Amino acid sequence: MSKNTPFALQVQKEICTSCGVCAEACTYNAINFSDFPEIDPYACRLCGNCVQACPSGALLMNTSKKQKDLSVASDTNGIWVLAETENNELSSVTKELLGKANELSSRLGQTVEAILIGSQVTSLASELIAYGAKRVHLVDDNMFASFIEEDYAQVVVEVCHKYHPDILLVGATPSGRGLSARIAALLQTGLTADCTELEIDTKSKLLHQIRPAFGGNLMATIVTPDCRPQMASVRPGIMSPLQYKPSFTGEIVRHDLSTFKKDGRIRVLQEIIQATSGESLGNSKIIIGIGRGVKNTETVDKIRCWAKKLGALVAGSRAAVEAGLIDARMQVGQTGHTISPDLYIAIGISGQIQHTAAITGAKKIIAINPDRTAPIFNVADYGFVSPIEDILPQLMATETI
Ligand SMILES: Cc1cc2nc3c(=O)[nH]c(=O)nc-3n(C[C@H](O)[C@H](O)[C@H](O)COP(=O)(O)OP(=O)(O)OC[C@H]3O[C@@H](n4cnc5c(N)ncnc54)[C@H](O)[C@@H]3O)c2cc1C
Repeated sequence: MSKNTPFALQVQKEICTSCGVCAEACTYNAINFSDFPEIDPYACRLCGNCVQACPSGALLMNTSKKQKDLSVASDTNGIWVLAETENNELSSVTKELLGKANELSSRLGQTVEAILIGSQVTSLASELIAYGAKRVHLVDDNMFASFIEEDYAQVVVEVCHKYHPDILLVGATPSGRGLSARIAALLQTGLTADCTELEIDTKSKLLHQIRPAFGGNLMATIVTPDCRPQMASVRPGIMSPLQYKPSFTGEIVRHDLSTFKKDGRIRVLQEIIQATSGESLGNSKIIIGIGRGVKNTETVDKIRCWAKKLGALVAGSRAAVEAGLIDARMQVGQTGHTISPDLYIAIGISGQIQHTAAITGAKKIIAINPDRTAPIFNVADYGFVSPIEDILPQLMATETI
C-alpha cells in the first residue's frame, strides 16, 4: 500500500504562509506541521475543514482527482466480490456473489476477483477460488481481527486504486451495508443498495443494478455510467453459488500493509458474540410463513407444533410481525429476510410485492388463503383456498410433505 497514491487534498506550497491554521482546524489530526503542512492520507477524511480555514487559499481539494484515476473505462477491469466471513468461514452471500460474478463475466469478458480482509483468513482464499474467483486479493493481518468498518473500507479503497475494478459487489448484510456505503463515498462512485438482480447491458456493457423501488411497487434499473467501480450490494439468498470445485485454479495476491495506519478513533475494548437461537432462515429447507390472516397466537402455536414435526422454521409477514404473531427477526420480505428454501408454506399471507419479492428463490410455494383472488396464488405452485382453521387438523396429522 503506497503513501505515494495521488491524494485528493493538495497543499500549494508556493501560496502557503506556514501559519498553521489548517492543522488547528483539522479534527482528525491529519495534518502534521513542520515547515509546511503535511497531510496524512490515512487519517484525512476529506472533510474540507482545513480548506475553509486556510486564510491564503493554499489547500486545494480536488474531489474528482481520485475518481478520475478510476473512471478511465479502458483502464478498469474485473468483477470483484468483497468477501465476508462469519466465524472464520465464508458467508453464504460471498459464494452467491461469486456465482453471479461468473455469470456476468461470461457476458463482459472480465475476470472474477475477490478481496478478502481479516485475521487468519489465508485458508479461505483457496476456497474463494474453488467458488469461482480467478484472483484473490488477500489482506491477512492481526490488525483486522475485529471488523472496524473504517479500516476495512480504507483497505478496499487502497486496493481498488491500485487495480481499478470495473464492478464491485458486496453482500447487503448488516456489516456489508455500512461498509459498501463507506467505500462508495471514499471512491466517489455510485452504489445501488439491496439489488435483487444484476445484468450486463449488451450494448453499453454497463452493469444494470436492479432493485425494488417506491415501496416495492416497481423495479428500478440503475446504472453508473461515469464512475468506477460500479457498486452494488445484494441481499443474501437471492443469487446462486457455483458448485464448489477444489480443482479450480487462481492467483492469490497478498497485499503488504506494513505502512497501513488504522483509524485511531475506534478501538474494540471487548468483543461480545451474541448467542442466537440457532434458527437460520438462510439454511432452512422448509419455512412456514405466517400472515395477518392467521389472526391469533393459539393458531400460531398449533402451526409451530406442525412445523416441528416437519423440521420447518416459522417466519412471517410484516403484518404478522406488527400484529405480534411473529418475532421481528423472522420477518420475510423487502425489509426482512430474503429466503430460498426448498418449500415455503404461506399461511394467511395476501402476497403483496414487498413480501413475494423475497420468496422468489423458494423452489416450491404452497399458499393457504380463503380468498382465491389473493396475489399469493399468482406465485404459488399449489394452493388451498380455505381458512387455515379448517384444514389445520389434517395438516397437523401429517409429518412429511
Ligand atoms: C416499504 C415497505 C416495506 C415493506 N416490507 C415488508 C416486508 O419486508 N415483509 C412483508 O411481509 N411486508 C412488507 N411490507 C408490507 C406489505 O405491503 C403488506 O402490507 C404485508 O406483506 C401484508 O401482510 P399479510 O399478507 O400478512 O397481511 P394482509 O395483506 O392483511 O393479508 C392477510 C391475508 O390473510 C387471508 N386470511 C384471512 N383470514 C384467513 C384465514 N382464516 N386463514 C388463512 N388466511 C386468511 C386474507 O384473505 C389475506 O389475503 C412492506 C411495505 C412497505 C410499504
